[in-house]
Amino acid sequence: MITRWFRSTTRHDPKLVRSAPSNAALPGVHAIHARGLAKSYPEATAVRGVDLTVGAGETFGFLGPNGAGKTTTIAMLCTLTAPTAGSASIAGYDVLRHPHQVRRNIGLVFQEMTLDQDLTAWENLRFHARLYGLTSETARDRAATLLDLVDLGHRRDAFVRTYSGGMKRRLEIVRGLMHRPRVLFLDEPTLGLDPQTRAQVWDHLHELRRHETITLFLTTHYLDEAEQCDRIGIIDDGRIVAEGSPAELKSVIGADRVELRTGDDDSAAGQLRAAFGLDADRTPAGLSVRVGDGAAFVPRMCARLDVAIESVTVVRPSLDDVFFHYTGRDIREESAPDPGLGEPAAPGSAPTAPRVHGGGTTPQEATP
Ligand SMILES: Nc1ncnc2c1ncn2[C@@H]1O[C@H](COP(=O)(O)OP(=O)(O)OP(=O)(O)O)[C@@H](O)[C@H]1O
Repeated sequence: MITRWFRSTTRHDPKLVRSAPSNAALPGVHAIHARGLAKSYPEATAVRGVDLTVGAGETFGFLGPNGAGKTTTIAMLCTLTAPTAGSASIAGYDVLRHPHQVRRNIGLVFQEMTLDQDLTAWENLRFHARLYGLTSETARDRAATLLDLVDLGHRRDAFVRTYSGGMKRRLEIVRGLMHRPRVLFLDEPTLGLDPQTRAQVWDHLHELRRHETITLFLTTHYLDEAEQCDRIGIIDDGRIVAEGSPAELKSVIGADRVELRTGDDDSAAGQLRAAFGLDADRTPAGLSVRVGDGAAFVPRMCARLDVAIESVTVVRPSLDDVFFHYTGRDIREESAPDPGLGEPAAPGSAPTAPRVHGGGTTPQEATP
């Protein structure tokens, strides 16, 4: 949680009250650049040397379980806490040597709600605009454009306390963009929202990206959210263990999983070994085998197996498989349930599609 830091660090900083930056990309300058970034506390090491380069206009996701070091990394990049080792720059400005320029170039959406609920949306935005030295006219125009983009234009003069959780999130994103930052940091932007509202927030983020030249850096432990990013860094125990586009990361797993339930799983497992050289894993639902192309394998398998096949499912590699591959753990088991944000998930609804791990971290060689 970085809310308190922000309040004490930026709200009364007179150097922030300057003209807002143009958010045109600086040629040859990375939006975010970090080398060996680390943060240690006397009682714990939160971040253990992060190397990171994010290009202008990219959406970069930091995926990791609770306590992995995501918030601490954002806090260092946003000048809210000083690194104990390494360096980082935003839009070419070093976070330690040029903190004021860094703050003028970033927007920040916190995990916690930081809107004033007893003000209207417009009053919240006007307050933020004043902090960043926007003229009244610029603030009014900017607020109108952004509120329309996230479908809140009609609620501009309503008190924030009357907003739903999803509307508050959208308003916080608008507020983070008011001063035209080059980089918008979002710490778990949809935490606690139900799946439908999360999808809406993402639709609006994509819409905003179409209109704004902006780099998005977000932390998440939702796999479907990470899928929406151009690139992902998987962080575990303070280290980036893998980095790439979702497709690149999943290609490391390299194999589909075919899950089947039969009338006689022992016999089916023996036949899979004899006919295809495949060792099937036992799962609560039946059997699971790794094959290169699951869709092509299924008809061949059905033709060869001499048992009643009750169900077959082909599961493509997921980012959860990738996380498991690199850490040996399941991100879902690592991440604690989220606190609600006003729109709790419907009873029984899962945040993302369910998955079952195979027997190990290394895909089996298949010779179908
Ligand atoms: N001020 C602090 N003092 C001591 N330890 C801290 C402090 N801030 C964070 N930590 C520890 O550093 C580790 C990383 O915390 P951090 O909040 O960055 O993780 P996170 O990935 O953002 O987790 P979450 O998703 O729960 O917010 C945790 O073990 C946390 O307890």
